[in-house]
Amino acid sequence: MNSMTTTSAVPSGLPALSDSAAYAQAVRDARRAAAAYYEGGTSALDDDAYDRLVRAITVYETEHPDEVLPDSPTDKVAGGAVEGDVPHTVPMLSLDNVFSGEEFTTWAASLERRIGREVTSWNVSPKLDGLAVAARYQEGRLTRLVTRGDGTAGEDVSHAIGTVEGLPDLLTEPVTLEVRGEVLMTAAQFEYANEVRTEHGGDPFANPRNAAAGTLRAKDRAYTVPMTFFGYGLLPLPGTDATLAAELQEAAHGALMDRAAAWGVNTPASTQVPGVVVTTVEQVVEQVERIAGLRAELPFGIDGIVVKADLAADQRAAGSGTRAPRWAVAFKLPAVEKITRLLDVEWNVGRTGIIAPRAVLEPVEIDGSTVTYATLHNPADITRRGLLLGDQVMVYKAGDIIPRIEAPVAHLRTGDEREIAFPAACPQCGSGIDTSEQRWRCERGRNCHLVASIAYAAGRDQLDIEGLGHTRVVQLVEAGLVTGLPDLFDRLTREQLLGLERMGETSTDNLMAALEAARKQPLSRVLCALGVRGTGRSMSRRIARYFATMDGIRAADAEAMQRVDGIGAEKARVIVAELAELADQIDRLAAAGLSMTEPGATPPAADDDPETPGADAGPLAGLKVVVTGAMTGPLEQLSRNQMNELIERAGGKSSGSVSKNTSLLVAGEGAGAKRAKAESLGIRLATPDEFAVMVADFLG
Ligand SMILES: NC(=O)c1ccc[n+]([C@@H]2O[C@H](COP(=O)([O-])OP(=O)(O)OC[C@H]3O[C@@H](n4cnc5c(N)ncnc54)[C@H](O)[C@@H]3O)[C@@H](O)[C@H]2O)c1
Ligand SMILES: [Zn+2]
Repeated sequence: MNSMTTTSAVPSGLPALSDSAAYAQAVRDARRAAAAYYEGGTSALDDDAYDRLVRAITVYETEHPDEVLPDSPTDKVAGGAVEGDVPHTVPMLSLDNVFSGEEFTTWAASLERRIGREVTSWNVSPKLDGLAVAARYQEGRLTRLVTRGDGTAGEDVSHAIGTVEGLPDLLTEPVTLEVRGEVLMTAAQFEYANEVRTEHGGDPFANPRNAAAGTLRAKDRAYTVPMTFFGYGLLPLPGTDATLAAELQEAAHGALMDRAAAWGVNTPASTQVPGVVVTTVEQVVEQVERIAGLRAELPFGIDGIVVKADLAADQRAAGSGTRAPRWAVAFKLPAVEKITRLLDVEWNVGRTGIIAPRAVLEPVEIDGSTVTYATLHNPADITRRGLLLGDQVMVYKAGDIIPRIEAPVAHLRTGDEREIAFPAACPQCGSGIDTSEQRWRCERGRNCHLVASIAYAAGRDQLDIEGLGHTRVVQLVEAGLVTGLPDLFDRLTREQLLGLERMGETSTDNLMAALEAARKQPLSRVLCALGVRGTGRSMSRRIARYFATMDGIRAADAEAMQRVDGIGAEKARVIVAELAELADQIDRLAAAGLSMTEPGATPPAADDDPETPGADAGPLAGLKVVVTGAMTGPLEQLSRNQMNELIERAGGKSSGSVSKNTSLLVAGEGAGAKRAKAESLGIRLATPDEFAVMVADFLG
């Protein structure tokens, strides 16, 4: 993540433009891309490729100043590719870029030289990845919405009033002024938009930015999809009263943002990455790194961090160029979206027999790592997106998330693309495929991938059967000794084990002892070992704690299942169906003496409501706890899963990520981003030792 401040965001591999013909072609390409980009179509270029092209154009123009074409994108807002007919009172400009701490320092020094004094107040805020709009308020009422356009005039998009969250129809005071800011789609809004759009027969949008641009400009759609607004500027309009106008022109940027929020306008202050004011260049760089570190977990896209001279006097002294102000700069982050080629689709059979497609890509570098595969959720997903082999596709990847294909860039097709073949039989075992659900599944279900499901059941976080690793499971399955999980407990004999290769007396006795120990594992782990689709470790724990007994779980219908935190209607249906499918196995496991109760949990009362689950007493009752860093002292030996089990035994809820709902962060050595985030949210922290004291009664 820190490499961000060195060079990773600098577009690499500049294509040098050899002559004026190549230069003219580059200008045409850039204009076409920018027109598509700003008008909500899909550009042929990803941002990296576009930025490289513009840099090459800039280099050529510096070397051949007499050849600069009038429609060159280099000195224009929006690359000169869009127009509008509603004039702006003050131009809406773009921003210059820096790519590293050093570049920023140089930029800051040149700003200070220009204004002849040191800048002592810097405003640092996220660079929201949407599109700029000006929202005009007359006496507190939103009357007009205008895009940035070419910077001098924009397009009227007032039809979108009422569909943009964070941009109220009515401010809390009857003021006349213009609010400027970014309209974007959050990840959830983007998903919803594409769902609705494909339902209405449209192509999916390539990405959230593209979706926001397309949606904002579209008139008379049969459906509305919400977007979100974040304000980053306030200025007077012709009707603004003199006192307010003077205030808007004199106030520091940070103070204006506070006013905007007080009037009811959404600003970054409502997010994990509020704008902050700092005094030195070093502090700016620190803030940039803090925001960059939170990027992958933000519910909306950012493509950089904007740094502004906070004081109005500094801004006035610096002035603006034709394309960008001189008092603000964008600190660009590495692109998280790249266009690359879809080479192949693989079909992998998972533990539960789900046959999932996976895209094989021409390797592409995104956000610091090489991406070769991307998820495709299911066959319907491929059909819906109209993907073809050989397509250029937009791939998204940030932080640790699994890369995904957003959409094909359909107009880059050459005609050589081919249909994606769907499997006719299970690629693992050759059985038929159940295609009745969106996610296809081998007809043999979890028995298709017996080795994987048994090895999973024996794993450390499930039944924790020492000595039953992958190789041994293969051996047992191949010898025909195990055809399902229960065989381990009610069929497999000491003699059979001794008859296997590389199984002496000692390893056999050890394995028998480990199987015996597994019988005492709590219900939550037995449930997890069954590999019920839609449940993993934490969901299994929640179900087991909620119902307390296997009988309770099996008696639950889909409605009862939904009372467990985190289970929606669809998941509940799948879990109930899975449990019915597993009935024989569960009966056999119970008969073989595996534990079918969850220690410390009490069954829910007959008319239990979801807010008051029966068992939640204990020192952590009502607390949401997150663990990060290395555990020490009495907790040293505990895996993360065991820590989560401990938290839940003590009445708390465990979670993997810090949010404003987190009650406590257990921060061990080496705690990084989660600790920083908890501190910035004012969340209570505990060291592993302090935490061990809190839950002492539940240890061991
Ligand atoms: N893929 C393509 O074909 C293509 C084409 C054209 C442009 N682009 C991309 O667009 C970018 C340049 O576009 P641009 O000039 O529209 O924008 P910019 O990236 O230069 O930044 C200026 C914009 O940042 C926005 N912004 C977000 N948060 C802000 C904040 N807190 N304060 C102030 N402004 C804020 C505003 O909308 C402002 O207009 C480049 O990254 C380029 O790669 C891509
Ligand atoms: Zn199969």
